[in-house]
Amino acid sequence: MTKGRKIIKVVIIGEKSVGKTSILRRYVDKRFVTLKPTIGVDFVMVSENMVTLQLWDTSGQERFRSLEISYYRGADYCILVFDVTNEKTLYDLKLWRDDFIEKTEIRDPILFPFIILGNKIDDPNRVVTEKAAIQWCKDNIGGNLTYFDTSAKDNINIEQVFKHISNQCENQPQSNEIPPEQLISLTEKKSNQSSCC
Ligand SMILES: Nc1nc2c(ncn2[C@@H]2O[C@H](COP(=O)(O)OP(=O)(O)OP(=O)(O)O)[C@@H](O)[C@H]2O)c(=O)[nH]1
Repeated sequence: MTKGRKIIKVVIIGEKSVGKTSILRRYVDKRFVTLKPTIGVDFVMVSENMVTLQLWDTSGQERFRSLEISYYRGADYCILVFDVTNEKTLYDLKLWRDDFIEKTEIRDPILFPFIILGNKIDDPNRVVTEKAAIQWCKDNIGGNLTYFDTSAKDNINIEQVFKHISNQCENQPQSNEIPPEQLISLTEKKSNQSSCC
């Protein structure tokens, strides 16, 4: 029975090797495997209650950047991933976000839901703390953001990211309501706030 089921397009972007494909594979296949770099674009469909998530994975490598317009088009959510062991991958998120907004021609970027993932928190070489990442995102990205620390390797917060998206989409009927500006981390999060669909 598919009546009432919403299909939500989610794109996952960020620098190469930050763990985008590993996060998706962890969520979809429930395992962590060694992966080859993504070639171009790939997508999977996953059902979460009354929502079907269409998850689009892309390569962080420069030579595939021209594919992005069709990949981004019609996105309901954008997941921006960085690697907590590599500060530059956090700073590059601003470029990824600006590029996404430009290519999708989003009318009001402040309202568009971005989810930031600080991945590889299992790695002892972590250099970006959760607090620092949230502050940097507040100062440099702003708008409708949610932050999660994640590890695809140790399966930390991966399921929660996608549950967060599907819960928001289930709980909110399609509307033009203006959501409150926000930036919340998983640990700070107290209730469903955010916008979508
Ligand atoms: N320690 C640790 N390593 C990870 C984690 N997630 C991914 N990796 C490793 O990081 C490397 C890159 O992972 P990918 O998932 O291929 O990264 P990607 O962002 O999809 O890379 P591109 O396809 O090149 O854009 C691999 O060696 C993974 O095993 C994690 O949570 N912890």
